[in-house]
Amino acid sequence: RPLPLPTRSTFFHIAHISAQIHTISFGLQDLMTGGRLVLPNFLSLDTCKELEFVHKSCSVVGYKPHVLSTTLSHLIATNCAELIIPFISIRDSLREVVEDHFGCEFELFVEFTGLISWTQGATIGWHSDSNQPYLRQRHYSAVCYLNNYGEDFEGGLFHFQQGEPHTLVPSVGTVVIYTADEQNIHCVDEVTSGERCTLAMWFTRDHLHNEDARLIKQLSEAFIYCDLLHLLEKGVSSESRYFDKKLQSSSQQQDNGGAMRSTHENYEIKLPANESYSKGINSIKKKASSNEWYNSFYKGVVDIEAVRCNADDKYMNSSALVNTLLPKAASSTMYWFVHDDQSQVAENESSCKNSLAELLERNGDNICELRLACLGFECFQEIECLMPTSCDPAKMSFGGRAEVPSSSNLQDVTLSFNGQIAGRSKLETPLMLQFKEEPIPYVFKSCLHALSVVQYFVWRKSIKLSLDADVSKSSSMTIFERHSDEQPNFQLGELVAQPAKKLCRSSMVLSESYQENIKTWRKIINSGRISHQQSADLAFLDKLEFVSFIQQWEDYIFDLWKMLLYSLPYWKASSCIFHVKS
Ligand SMILES: O=C(O)CCC(=O)C(=O)O
Ligand SMILES: [Fe+2]
Repeated sequence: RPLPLPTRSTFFHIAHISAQIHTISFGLQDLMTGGRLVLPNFLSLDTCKELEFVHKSCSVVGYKPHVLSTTLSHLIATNCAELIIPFISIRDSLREVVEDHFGCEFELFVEFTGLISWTQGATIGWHSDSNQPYLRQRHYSAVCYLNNYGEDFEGGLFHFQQGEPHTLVPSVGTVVIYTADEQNIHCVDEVTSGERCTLAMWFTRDHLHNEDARLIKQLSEAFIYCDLLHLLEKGVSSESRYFDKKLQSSSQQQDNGGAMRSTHENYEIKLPANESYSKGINSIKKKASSNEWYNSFYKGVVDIEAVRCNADDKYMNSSALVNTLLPKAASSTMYWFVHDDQSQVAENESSCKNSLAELLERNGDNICELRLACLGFECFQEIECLMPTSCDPAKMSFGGRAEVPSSSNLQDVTLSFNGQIAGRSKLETPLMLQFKEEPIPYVFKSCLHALSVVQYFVWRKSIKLSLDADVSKSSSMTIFERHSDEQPNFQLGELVAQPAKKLCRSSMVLSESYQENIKTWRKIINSGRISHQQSADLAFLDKLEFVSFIQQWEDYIFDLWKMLLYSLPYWKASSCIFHVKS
């Protein structure tokens, strides 16, 4: 899975082109005023789409109203550590550009990496990026634009207070780099519709604010039970059909035959456990060729996961892959997306008990469900799962029961209860999706799982359209074969013809005037030409084709996960996160 990794000479080339382009746009002779650098097409369209996929799958409510964010630390904390992989080459490249551009003889550290999106109403006045005591360590800023002004959102132009360029029109792939001090006071106009997505990074000379050190620590803790060699030693074997396909592709890739050594130019690493590690890799190769490795690897992880997870979780033991790699929810309040003119009031009130639930009923819903709804997907969950036992039943009210859709036994119930407790439950409860009144015959572990698959589908579909690539359709058969065993209904990760139990529509806030509300939300979080095209794509959604993307999503996540586990020892050894060539 090659990520674009421009060389130094490419950067100069890009800088040269960018100077030309911006001479046209701004009537400038020199782009470099005030140490600013604008690089159009720094990121490829596909890279931007991939980051957008990560953000739209995992974002939580940000640090201020109308803003959503996805930090690397959040990804690790929510069992999505593998999703930091798409960032790694970009971080390397950007750090290098910033070091080159500002002639840093010292090495810079990444202070922060995050995806940030601004929705309708978001704005920021004149400021410099180190203007608070707790931001003093920020020396350089880089903002990469992941989507387009005028297509994906309106408003949101970037201005420097003085000097040139005065105004930047965000366009997909462009990065702007500037010093974080008062030389570069800037602002962003209010976003008036749609969702403006960026990758924001800050760099520091202060090693105490090195984000890598914190992230590596967090990763090490997250993977404390996941030691590769330890798992290999366990050598658990099981039936292999599940991993046959992965195995073929991976045994081809793994033939790097030799010493474990980083090819990153700044780091010549000799791992402390170099010898035993390369022995381990050799044994991986051997085992891979006898179809054992992935099974043992997986079994190991799953066994440990099972111990770590609540033993009476009835959904735990169905599909190894699905259970191990699925997102886990952060605190439920981080998903409540409130949006109207009263959001400030909402913020103040949300500290009071119960008022949060009331506010949500008026103004918001969980961002995962909103995103699904805006793409035409509705969530259905078992009603018992939506009723937290710890919650006082007197505080819950159920009403507004509507007709049962004739094509299935999904039931339409309007739910209204304490947002906080129920919210968490909702985010961790298995669900089925319905698209245009058609139930999709698959049980997702949670809203976050469903959202990630749907966003993956949206991402890959748009690639397919733009490149006209032939995405294999055969995997829908594979997935049927894979789950052909006799399994009880409503098992996580299973394809089900008909759910055994009645499921309820779980959109609690939007049910009253569902379609009207969705229209408004679409304008807020998803508008413009691309999403129009996306809705058109989704309108042609064939549910079997969609199901085939579930397998592709698993393969994608699994590949990233392998890369993460492969890279982590290098990162630990060097205290630095960088792209490890395998
Ligand atoms: O998104 C942008 O264009 C800049 C955002 C910004 O100024 C900031 O987050 O400090
Ligand atoms: Fe800023």
